Amino acid sequence: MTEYAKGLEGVIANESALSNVEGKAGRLSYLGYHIDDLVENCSYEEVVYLLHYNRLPKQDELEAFEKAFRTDRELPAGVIDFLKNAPKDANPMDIVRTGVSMLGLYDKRATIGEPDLEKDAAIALSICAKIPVLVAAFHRFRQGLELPPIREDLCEAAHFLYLINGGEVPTDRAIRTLDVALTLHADHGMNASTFSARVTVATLSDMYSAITSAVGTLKGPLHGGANEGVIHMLEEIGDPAKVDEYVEGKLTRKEKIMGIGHRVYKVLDPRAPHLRKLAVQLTEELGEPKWIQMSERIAEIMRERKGLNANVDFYSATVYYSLGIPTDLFTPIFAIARASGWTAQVLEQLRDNRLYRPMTLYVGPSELMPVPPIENR
Ligand SMILES: CC(=O)SCCNC(=O)CCNC(=O)[C@H](O)C(C)(C)COP(=O)(O)OP(=O)(O)OC[C@H]1O[C@@H](n2cnc3c(N)ncnc32)[C@H](O)[C@@H]1OP(=O)(O)O
Ligand SMILES: O=C([O-])CC(=O)C(=O)O
Repeated sequence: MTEYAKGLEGVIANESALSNVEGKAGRLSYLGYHIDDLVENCSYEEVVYLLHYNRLPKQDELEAFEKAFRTDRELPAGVIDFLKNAPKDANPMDIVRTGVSMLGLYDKRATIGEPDLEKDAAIALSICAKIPVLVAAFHRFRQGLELPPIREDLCEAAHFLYLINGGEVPTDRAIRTLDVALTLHADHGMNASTFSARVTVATLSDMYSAITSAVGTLKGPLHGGANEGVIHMLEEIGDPAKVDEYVEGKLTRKEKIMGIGHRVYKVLDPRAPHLRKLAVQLTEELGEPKWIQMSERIAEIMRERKGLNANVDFYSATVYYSLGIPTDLFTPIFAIARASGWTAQVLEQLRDNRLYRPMTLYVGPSELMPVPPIENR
């Protein structure tokens, strides 16, 4: 039988200068800057600039970029109406998916056909600026509450927390925590959702269509949806003493443990230690160390029994939980961050485009058959 790469494992589909995912070394860098260094020295906004413009901004460039980012937050009235009238029990990722698609309806710059990269860069920033507001507005409206006034004096992390918390400006600690999480989730090579975005835009469709594809792809529990699965798992276990039995049961039934394993990293995901450190500090402060105790034991068993390590979703879940963020907003927060990478990858795709069209290994009937009349089937 002809060999093929199931799940496209190991297949190189394109070239990218944006993020370097070094699976064996357990190292991640954006445009040649190690994530440890970026987390230490840059804001999320600097990272978005880096991804969109392929270099770090100078001070005046950063200021102009932040201003443009912050003045692009308002949603069109039609999108606000949709968010107010959407089912209150809708999955927030479905709201993001439909909301991004609707934003495209109201943006006359978004056209199909030959790309205009300057226009596309402006659309990219607009998408990054509006997704957090989409998420927060839906969260407020579903509780029958108003969205606080949009502000331009808060960074992305602060503004999102301010919106979901009804206008309360978050602590510096909370802002810094979310800012780090956004940086760590910004881009990650040819992951499934980024691939979706590039496949869509490679047909010369528009940026909104590409990001809508990406949101739908991120939602699944084998990808971005795993962070919500981690908290559901920890809630189900409930007690550090019950971890061993729970994990053994899962392994016996050949079920997956959420937040563990990665297609590319064969060692610890380099983002996990950052998020673990934040999770440890935050749960200690909350006086709820059991979350991290359960997580540590799960990670230990999975390393020993399966040789698998924690991925980015494993500790981010506890970080968001400790910030008081509702569980069903965890994957939307991933989308907020990854929108910067998706849009950067779309811009990169458009700079040197070629349609994606792989082959399939046909395994259906080898002989042609006549179509029988319907009464004889
Ligand atoms: C942001 C991100 O997208 S990071 C990933 C988020 N997803 C998750 O955390 C979900 C849980 N993890 C997984 O499902 C997988 O590890 C993936 C999807 C991330 C990677 O999957 P793949 O590279 O396709 O590996 P695949 O699913 O084929 O697993 C290979 C083997 O490891 C096992 N395995 C992989 N992950 C896990 C896990 N989390 N729990 C239990 N077993 C696992 C599989 O059962 C399989 O075992 P087998 O060879 O004995 O049948
Ligand atoms: O790279 C992947 O396969 C999954 C992903 O998006 C990430 O780990 O951030």
